[in-house]
Amino acid sequence: MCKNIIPHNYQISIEDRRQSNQHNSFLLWFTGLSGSGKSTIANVVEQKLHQMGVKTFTLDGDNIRKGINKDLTFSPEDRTENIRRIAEVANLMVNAGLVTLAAFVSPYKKDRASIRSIVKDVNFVEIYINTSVEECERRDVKGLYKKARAGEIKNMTGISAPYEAPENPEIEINTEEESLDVAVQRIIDYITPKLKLNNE
Ligand SMILES: Nc1ncnc2c1ncn2[C@@H]1O[C@H](COP(=O)(O)OS(=O)(=O)O)[C@@H](OP(=O)(O)O)[C@H]1O
Ligand SMILES: Nc1ncnc2c1ncn2[C@@H]1O[C@H](COP(=O)(O)OP(=O)(O)O)[C@@H](O)[C@H]1O
Repeated sequence: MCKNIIPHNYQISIEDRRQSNQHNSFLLWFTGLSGSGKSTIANVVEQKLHQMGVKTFTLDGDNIRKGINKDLTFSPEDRTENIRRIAEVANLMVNAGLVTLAAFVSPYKKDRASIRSIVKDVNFVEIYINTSVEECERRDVKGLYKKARAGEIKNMTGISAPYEAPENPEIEINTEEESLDVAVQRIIDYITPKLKLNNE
């Protein structure tokens, strides 16, 4: 399909963009069950980075599943396609020099491995928000677990669809043991050295 597509060589490189921003660019990928705390934590991390003068952008369900991916369902195939498209968009953002945050359930190991290869290992920080399904169900932020138990949602992750936990994430947060502030600080501490340009 891509046979006759020959990429154009642009003169401004990712390194040029990083230099003008005065920081590195990479992807912070938050994965975990619905209600685990992905959006809450990503939001505060982004605010902190913004205050530090870092150029950021967050991809989440609101700007993706209601927009570019509004044709996709929660079937296994569509979840894979959802994550593939998001990874490609995130890669463009990293190439544009942004610290990109993405908060998606992303339940399949193979899909998360593909993101890592699309954006490259060095640019990928997998953050596993490890909150038990019991706690997510207790929170039931959006009432989805109740609907799943009532059979109104067929393939709810953690209830009637699988979640394959990461084995070696760069960062793992357990929100039942760690406060929001502590979790955010741990992420900021991990990424601060990564923000430094290679020539500094
Ligand atoms: N069946 C089912 N399973 C899981 N989640 C569901 C489902 N149906 C709707 N929702 C809501 O959609 C959000 C998950 O979308 P994602 O794009 O992150 O999912 S996935 O990565 O493609 O699996 C998820 O958002 P978060 O709660 O922010 O995680 C849910 O609110
Ligand atoms: N330590 C914590 N970190 C993050 N969220 C927490 C924590 N403790 C409780 N919560 C609550 O859990 C819920 C997580 O919801 P949300 O961030 O929307 O999850 P997700 O984006 O994974 O679906 C919020 O209501 C949040 O206030």
